[in-house]
Amino acid sequence: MNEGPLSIAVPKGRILKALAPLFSRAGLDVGPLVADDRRLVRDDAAGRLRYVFLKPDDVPTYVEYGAVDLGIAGRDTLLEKKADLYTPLDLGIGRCRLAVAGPRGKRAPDVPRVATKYPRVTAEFFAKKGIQAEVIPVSGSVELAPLVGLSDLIVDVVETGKTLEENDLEVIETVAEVSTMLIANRAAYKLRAAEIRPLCEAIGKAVAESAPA
Ligand SMILES: Nc1ncnc2c1ncn2[C@@H]1O[C@H](COP(=O)(O)OP(=O)(O)OP(=O)(O)O)[C@@H](O)[C@H]1O
Ligand SMILES: O=P(O)(O)OC[C@H]1O[C@H](OP(=O)(O)OP(=O)(O)O)[C@H](O)[C@@H]1O
Repeated sequence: MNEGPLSIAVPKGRILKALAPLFSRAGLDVGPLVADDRRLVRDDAAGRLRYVFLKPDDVPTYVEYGAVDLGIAGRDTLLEKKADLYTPLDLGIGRCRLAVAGPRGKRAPDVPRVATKYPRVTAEFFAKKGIQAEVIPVSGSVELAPLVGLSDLIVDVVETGKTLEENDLEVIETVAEVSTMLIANRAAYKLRAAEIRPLCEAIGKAVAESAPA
């Protein structure tokens, strides 16, 4: 872990699109990040930074185990995975919230069935409220569950609210505010501090510059 380029796990998909301009403003070589090919491991031209491409949900696992030094993950994923990590920087991208939602104008039963990609967060949220919910794990298109009677409620990510709106659902309660975080393996954060600190500073500056006044 302490030799070769510093590695960073980046999620494929929507976050990558917002990440590349941010990293570019931080002075990083984003050529390998935006290259349209199928390689899962890509080094920058200087051989200092190694991008590793993963599914968003797997990023905390690779970083916690030290297979990769740093990573990019949503607060939602971090809450669900509960990995033992450092979270040195909020990148201010991928802003959305985790929310409980249900069919517009319809009251949920006292013991609701709740479909979600976030079973742990959901179970904890309802338990804290003293509600005995039945959590039903699903892996996508969560908004479908109440439409076809799989569940009474859902817990999912809401950004514009368009997906809920178009499926006759409404937000009932916010569970957590979400944005994308830079995460670090605990050992790497100490052992490679000389490389990680200046990188965090450069990215932190780019984040501050892009924050709304
Ligand atoms: N609508 C959204 N707006 C802003 N951020 C979002 C939104 N949906 C998800 N996110 C954030 O992006 C992260 C990755 O989203 P998601 O798991 O949906 O991946 P994806 O980009 O759709 O790729 P895939 O589902 O194909 O793996 C989430 O963990 C969350 O932090
Ligand atoms: O409030 P909105 O702006 O409509 O965004 C919220 C939607 O975005 C995500 O879905 P995504 O498109 O990633 O599909 P998925 O269900 O496969 O994750 C999320 O799961 C919601 O469905």
